[in-house]
Formats: sequence, C-alpha cells, structure tokens
Amino acid sequence: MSSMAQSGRLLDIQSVTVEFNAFKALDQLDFSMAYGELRFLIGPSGAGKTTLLDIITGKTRPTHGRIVFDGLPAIQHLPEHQRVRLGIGRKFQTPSIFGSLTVAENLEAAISFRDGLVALATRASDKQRRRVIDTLEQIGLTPRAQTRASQLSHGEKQWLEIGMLLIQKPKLLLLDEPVAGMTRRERDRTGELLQSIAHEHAVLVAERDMEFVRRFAHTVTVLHTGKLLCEGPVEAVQNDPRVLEIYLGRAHDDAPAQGRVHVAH
Ligand SMILES: Nc1ncnc2c1ncn2[C@@H]1O[C@H](COP(=O)(O)OP(=O)(O)OP(=O)(O)O)[C@@H](O)[C@H]1O
Repeated sequence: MSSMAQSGRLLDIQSVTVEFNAFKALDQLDFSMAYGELRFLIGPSGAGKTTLLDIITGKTRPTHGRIVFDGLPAIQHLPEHQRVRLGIGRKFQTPSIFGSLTVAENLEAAISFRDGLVALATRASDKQRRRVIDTLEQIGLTPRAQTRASQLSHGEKQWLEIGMLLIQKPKLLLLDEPVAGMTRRERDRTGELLQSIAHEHAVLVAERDMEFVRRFAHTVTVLHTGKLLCEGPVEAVQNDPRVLEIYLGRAHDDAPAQGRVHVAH
C-alpha cells in the first residue's frame, strides 16, 4: 500500500496556481480529500470552484503546483483520459446519456468507458449484468430499467448519469451543481444518493444551492478569489465571520448570509 493510501488521503493538491494571462483563478491552493469522503465546495461566483474541478480532471493544467492522487505523486502532467483510468470521474450539469438506449443499456455501455472501449456490440457478462442491477438499485431506477433514457425526467437523467459514473467504480467522483433545475423531492433524493455513495467513493460536489449544502453536507470547503478561505463542519463554516463577509451585501441566490443561515429542515 502506498504512503498516501496509508495516510488515508486520496487527493492532495499542493500549492496549485492557475493563471489565465495574468489573472489567478487559483492562487497557491492547498486542498486534500480522504478516501471515501463526501466534501462540498462552495464560494461566490468566480471563486475558482470549476477551475479546481478542471485541474483535478486535467481539463486545465496548473501553472504551478502538484497534484497527488491515490499515491501517484504528480498527476498534473497526465492527460484527461489517463486520469479517468486512475479513477477520477466527473459529472457535468448537462447529462451525457444515450437518449435512444434504455436505462439499463446506458449502464451497460458505461461499464467499458473507463477502459476506453466501446462494448455496445458485445454481450454483457453475468458479472456485468450484476453490476447493472446493483447500480440500478443504488440510483433508484430499477423500475425504469427498460425505459428509454430520453423519456426520463430531468432528475432521473441526472441519477442515470451518476450511475454511469458509479458503474466505472471511480475512486473520486466530481459533481458540478448536481441539483440545478431539480424539484425539492429530486434534490432530497440526490442528497441521499450522494451520502449513500460516499464511503465507497470519495465525492466532491461544487454547489451553489446553500439550502442543499446545509441539509446534506458534513465538511465544506469555501473558496474565495482562488484561495481556501475556510474549511470544516457545515455549521461552523456557515457562521464563520469570513464566510458571512464574502457573501454579505451580495444580492446573490447562493448567499448563505444573514437570515438565510438557519433554514429550518
Ligand atoms: N479559460 C479561462 N480564461 C480566462 N479566465 C478564466 C477562464 N476560466 C475561468 N476563468 C476565470 O477564473 C475565475 C474563476 O472561475 P471559476 O469558473 O473557476 O469560478 P466558479 O467559482 O466556478 O464560479 P461560478 O460559481 O460562477 O461557476 C473567474 O474569474 C473566471 O472568469
């Protein structure tokens, strides 16, 4: 077992800076996550949340700094597809599912994505079928297994895509605003799903919906101007004077500021 694995750290971002021309979207950022941890990432618009996800997946390369993942000392040099193979999965806001295939067929197709193969033409093995059945159960879409993906509701499409990532067994799952556009009921089910998949997979969620964060987060990291402003349990973070200050006075939907901090559950 590697020393990273022994230390319990899956991801260790060390002093990472991302410059766009002279502008620093991330500024000497240190950030780490443990194996199987569920972490929420918040911060005002432009704080660097998406850029942080981008440097983990390899979409953006850091100007300076190092990224250690699962014991590998310098993954910042690796291209995106190699990071997928290491176990880094990402879900974007717009689902990338195959509308003409059924839910089960989408999951079958996803099994092979991580290895860079297309298995649509090949028949699923018993083991793969078992994985499809288990994943359907996990994402709550067993009754929809034979439904064409194009017929699913917005929330169901999002869960299917999460399932398509889970079936690839990522060590780290990155989600960008997973509950955007969802109904209250769908948001609740998504929160429960995220909590149920953590432990087996580490999950990092960039989120603006503060009510959702308050309900489902344990540990929260707050970014501001590309730096880590504070980190800790959600109750402490939402009352931290530095956090209140960056959101105060902003007529912003994502403000966790006064009067909105203590939302009844
Ligand atoms: N490719 C790019 N070129 C130039 N500037 C960029 C680029 N990508 C991001 N930025 C800038 O970097 C800063 C951080 O952007 P980022 O998208 O990471 O913030 P964010 O916290 O995700 O914001 P939001 O909540 O609005 O999505 C912003 O000021 C943005 O304009």
